[in-house]
Amino acid sequence: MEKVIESIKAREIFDSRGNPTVEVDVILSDGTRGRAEVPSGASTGEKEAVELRDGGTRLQGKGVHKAVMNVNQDIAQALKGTDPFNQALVDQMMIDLDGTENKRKLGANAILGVSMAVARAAANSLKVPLYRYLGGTDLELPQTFHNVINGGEHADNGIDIQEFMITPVERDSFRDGFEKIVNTYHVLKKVIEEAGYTTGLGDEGGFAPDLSSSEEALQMLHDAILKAGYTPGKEIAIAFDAAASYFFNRETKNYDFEGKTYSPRELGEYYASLFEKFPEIISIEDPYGEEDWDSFAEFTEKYGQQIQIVADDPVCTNPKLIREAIKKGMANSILIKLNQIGTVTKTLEAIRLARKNGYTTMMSHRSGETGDPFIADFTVATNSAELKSGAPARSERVEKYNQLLRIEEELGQAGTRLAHFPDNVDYD
Ligand SMILES: O=C(O)[C@@H](CO)OP(=O)(O)O
Ligand SMILES: [Mg+2]
Repeated sequence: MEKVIESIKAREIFDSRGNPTVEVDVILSDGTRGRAEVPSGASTGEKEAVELRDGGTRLQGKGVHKAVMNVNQDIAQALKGTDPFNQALVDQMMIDLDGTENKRKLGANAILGVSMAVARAAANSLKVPLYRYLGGTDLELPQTFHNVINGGEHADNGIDIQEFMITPVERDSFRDGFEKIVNTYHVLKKVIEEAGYTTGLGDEGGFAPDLSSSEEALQMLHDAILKAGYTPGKEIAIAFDAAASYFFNRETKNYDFEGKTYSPRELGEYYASLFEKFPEIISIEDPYGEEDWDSFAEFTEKYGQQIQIVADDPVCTNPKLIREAIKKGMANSILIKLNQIGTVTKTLEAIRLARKNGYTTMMSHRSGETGDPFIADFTVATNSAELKSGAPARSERVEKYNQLLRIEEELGQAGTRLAHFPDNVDYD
């Protein structure tokens, strides 16, 4: 008998910041259930699909009852009887039902919850792991980027750069790389304590010491890598997400950064001085504000050969914007967040588009997360090669890494090659 979507039920649950978010259960006609939980960002791009919150705003803390109702009524009704294995059709039906450019009617949180839960129900029904269902063959474990010092909008401290990450460069296996990260994280705690700072955590599980500058944060990472017994750049490298929209001055078009004002060019020179001082920096995300595409492109032209430059806020996982960014020669890597665009299918399209044009892709969690490890499977399924999911602490972050450990066990040796800058991907 043909399996179809039998019923869909959403409810309001809470995320890692204690804010309401959407959870969806999809039940198929064979009785199989698929459940998904939707994450939520703080440093959201202006062009992200709309996260529907009661009262019509994106304000944190506001309920998602309306989004839940949209799932339980309109979406559930429309999708009843639909083939759960036709993800593209399911997603397109919801896009049509919503009818707006940015999913503001039904809510991207409502639509994404259903989209992910349908994929999971389909995988469960076939009794295959989600990463197998969504992916192909020749799967590999990603290189992971771990935000271990939090600043910007994710912490109440004096650092304007949002995320300072460490990433394994050389590893025998995913587990080996992750263990190196965990060791470094514990040593970093001591380094911060010894310098006389507190070791409270920011939103993504990284430490949030009240340092005086971003450079001090980088120095601490450098010291921690060494003290943990690794060579910076060889075994553990550094990456950061400047999330520069946070310190972009929309009136002057300059950047008000840690007590000084920088023109776009001066900011580029500042970043370059960091690359010189810390050659183990291999990736920088959102060096400029989301409206400042020219500076982004100029920066890519200058430094794109030597470093990975990731675009997040300017493109919001939106294939249309990614296409424009590629035309403009902006960045050489795209950050991928399911809830920025709102369906599994559109996210796959964004990944394909980026990769076809020689851009790397980095899958990403949100600062407001849930225990759902969907992105771990999704990263492997799409051979996305890179994943950032926060510190190796706080279970809503670690759940993703633990899932990768399980996947590695299943894939065995085949999946352990370091997948950074993949050369074996044959998309489209
Ligand atoms: O800017 C980012 O890349 C993300 C995730 O780290 O933060 P947020 O979810 O707050 O947008
Ligand atoms: Mg970002």
